[in-house]
Amino acid sequence: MTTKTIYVSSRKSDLALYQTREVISMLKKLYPEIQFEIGLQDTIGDQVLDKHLTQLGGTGVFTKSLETELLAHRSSFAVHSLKDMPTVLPEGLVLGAVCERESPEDAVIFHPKHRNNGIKTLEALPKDSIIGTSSLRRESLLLKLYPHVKVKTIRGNIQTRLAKLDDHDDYDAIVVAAAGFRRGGLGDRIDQLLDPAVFGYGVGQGSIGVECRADDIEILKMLAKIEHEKSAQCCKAERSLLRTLEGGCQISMGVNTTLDGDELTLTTSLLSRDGNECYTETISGSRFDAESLGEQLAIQLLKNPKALKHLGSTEKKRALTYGNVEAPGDAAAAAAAAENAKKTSPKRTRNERSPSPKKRSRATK
Ligand SMILES: NCc1[nH]cc(CCC(=O)O)c1CC(=O)O
Repeated sequence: MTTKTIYVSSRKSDLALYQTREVISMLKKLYPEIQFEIGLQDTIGDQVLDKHLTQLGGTGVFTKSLETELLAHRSSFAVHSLKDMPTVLPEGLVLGAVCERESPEDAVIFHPKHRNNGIKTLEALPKDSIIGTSSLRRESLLLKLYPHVKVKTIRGNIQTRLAKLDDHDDYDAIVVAAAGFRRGGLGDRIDQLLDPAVFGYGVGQGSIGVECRADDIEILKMLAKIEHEKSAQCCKAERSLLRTLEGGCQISMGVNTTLDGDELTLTTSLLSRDGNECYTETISGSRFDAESLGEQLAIQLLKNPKALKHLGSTEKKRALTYGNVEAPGDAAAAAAAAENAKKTSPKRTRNERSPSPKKRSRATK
């Protein structure tokens, strides 16, 4: 009897491999007769480390080369950090499963000199301390909540970032995803967890996403069995919010999704890069309507000139579809214009709801 082998695509980092092995071990329990073979891929996000993530083109920098394998039928599924997956996937590919979410919040790791000095919180760091991060969201939130610190770009996988912190005097602390550190076997280095009610996390952060071909019924059936329903619903709401905004890693947005029984509450904050301005909006409803909740929240934001101010040019163009005006800084004038537009009931030249037909693919860093 020949054993069936399923080929799986993964990035090479310790975290990526850990996540890929997690997915495989869940499947092995259900399908002990199947062999799984991992094929490792480098991505642009792994190769180019001297640029800020926003300069890498932004879309699918950690996923594209794995998707090429899927589309060429060289592998059957690819395992990603859900946070790295664009909200619109390439034609022919789908999100086959979202696995159980572990600690979606961000974590702080202090330089050993501070840790040895008993520093346990960002508040306690001396003025002008330098915090390493490569996400716009973390940058804005740090500057808003901890105005005494400075932010400096740091890139690389978690081991690289930790080495950059420990071995030099360039950073006083780094802010990272708690899940990434824990899964990468570095959980004991976490010094502080940031409360997601204040420090919103990235869309999909802490969940593993498994991508496969849309027509691969056999794989889709297998993956459905390892999906974690509640985690998937929370992430669905967040991804639908980001998709409707057409936002990517170029906007500074944090989310916090909670469940109380079947009631899902999604909160999002949009910030200016310097953290001086922050706009927060919340929506609640049934977790079974997750997709629509995310979309409704996005529409609320797109209709609101105060929120719109913090969105990028693509999102602003999108806002026009919702009767909002382009608001280059002057919220009051924009609000007045929007009010006026409502009264005069503008003729719509574009379809109100459906996204523009151009191919969209936005990364969700
Ligand atoms: N873009 C990098 C990235 N993608 C996923 C994770 C961590 C794991 C996760 O968020 O699920 C990280 C590192 C980080 O944000 O610190």
